[in-house]
Amino acid sequence: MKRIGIALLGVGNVGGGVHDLLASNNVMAKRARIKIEIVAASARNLRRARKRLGPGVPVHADWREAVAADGVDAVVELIGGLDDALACAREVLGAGKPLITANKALLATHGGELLALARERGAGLYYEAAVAGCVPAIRTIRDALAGDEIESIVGILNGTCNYIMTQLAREGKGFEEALALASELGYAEADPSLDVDGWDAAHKAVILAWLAYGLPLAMDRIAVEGIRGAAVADRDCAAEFGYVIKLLAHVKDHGRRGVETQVAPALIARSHPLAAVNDNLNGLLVRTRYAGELLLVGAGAGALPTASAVVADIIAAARDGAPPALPFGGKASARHCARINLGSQAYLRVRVIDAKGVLARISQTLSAAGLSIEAIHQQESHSGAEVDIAILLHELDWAALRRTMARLAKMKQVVAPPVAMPIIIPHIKDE
Ligand SMILES: NC(=O)C1=CN([C@@H]2O[C@H](COP(=O)(O)OP(=O)(O)OC[C@H]3O[C@@H](n4cnc5c(N)ncnc54)[C@H](O)[C@@H]3O)[C@@H](O)[C@H]2O)C=CC1
Ligand SMILES: N[C@@H](CC=O)C(=O)O
Repeated sequence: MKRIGIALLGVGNVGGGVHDLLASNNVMAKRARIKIEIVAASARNLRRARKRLGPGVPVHADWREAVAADGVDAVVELIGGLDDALACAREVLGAGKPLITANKALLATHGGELLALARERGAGLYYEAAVAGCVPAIRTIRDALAGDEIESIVGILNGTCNYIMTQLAREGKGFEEALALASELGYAEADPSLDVDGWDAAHKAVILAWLAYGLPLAMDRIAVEGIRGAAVADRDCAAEFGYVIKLLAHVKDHGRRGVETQVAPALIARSHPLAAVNDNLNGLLVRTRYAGELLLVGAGAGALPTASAVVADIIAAARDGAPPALPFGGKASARHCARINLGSQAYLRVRVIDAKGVLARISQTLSAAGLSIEAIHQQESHSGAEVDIAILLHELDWAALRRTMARLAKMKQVVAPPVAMPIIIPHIKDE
């Protein structure tokens, strides 16, 4: 049986999960005829880590000591963040050793440099757990679809946001309460604003764009919006039209115009399988030229699901000897493009004081801007009360919609800034 000794850096949610998974009867590793041993670890809270790992594993306060310990064949970085994680990745890959990481912030920010270093030193860089937890998103895009062309990827890529939105919709919980629960369950980042402001999903989206199109990892080229503004009113109005709202990452090839990558709350038809991806699950809908559509779903956050992907990477590192690479070096023409039209249709909600003629005025303003209405829903109310008017718009120009929203906001009956969201997966209409 082959043996691989690892240094486990970080004994938090995922690091602790990796230990627990290895300590359990790890059938797959046995089947692969690989014995995985944690020979050293590093943690901030030494007492807690020693208790978790037991007396057999030396735990160091300084990650460098764990990396340099005898018998370390590969390093598993689960400390998160950028500073120490980057220094550690440089040191490990620079020494030609395999690095296994779940750190999407690190890859999205410094992945290009690290991959180049890994190639130069012949070291393996493994990062399956960095996108969508246990879902094999990386292997699918990089390996399984290497012979195809990816047209677009639509993904629910953040377990914390998906959990919060599910709690809000299904259990009627408040935002802060749901976020606290997500942290307790080990889903949220150490800094949960990365989750709720959309940055974690954005890190994952740029990694997918990197794999699918060979694009440079450039966080500043993508539009990012989180779920703090997700209002109960939108959930209810969207439901009236048969839609659900999810935080979606969207990577779309626009041919010569480039690749559009963005993260924003958006509507998807309730009849679509992605609409049923709730709680801490993640889901990716990958559209390809030859294979058609693939749907990948599984736990996107949580200690053991993520540990499952990390351990698979450790097994790959023990087996490979050769580093996994990107499917190709990148198209010479591959480039990011500016926001085009996230979703061809849009949802618009305008909160107004109910009065005769308001609806007609809103319709006229939209139509004067060339925005055509597919459906309108207005809550029951009485004159003088505040009420939401929700509108589905046909294929549109987003710049025109934004200008129109500014115009609507100035109407005296409009009591709050109008809200718009793209419709990423519309209903399939009968011909
Ligand atoms: N929690 C999840 O469901 C998932 C997390 N990830 C990623 O996995 C990584 C770890 O995440 P979690 O385990 O949730 O975080 P965590 O905060 O629970 O654990 C990180 C641990 O590393 C320790 N640490 C921080 N800096 C250190 C240093 N310099 N030396 C030694 N120990 C240090 C912290 O004290 C903490 O115990 C992050 O990059 C995260 O983005 C990826 C997929 C899912
Ligand atoms: N905080 C992340 C953890 C997994 O990547 C999430 O909620 O998705």
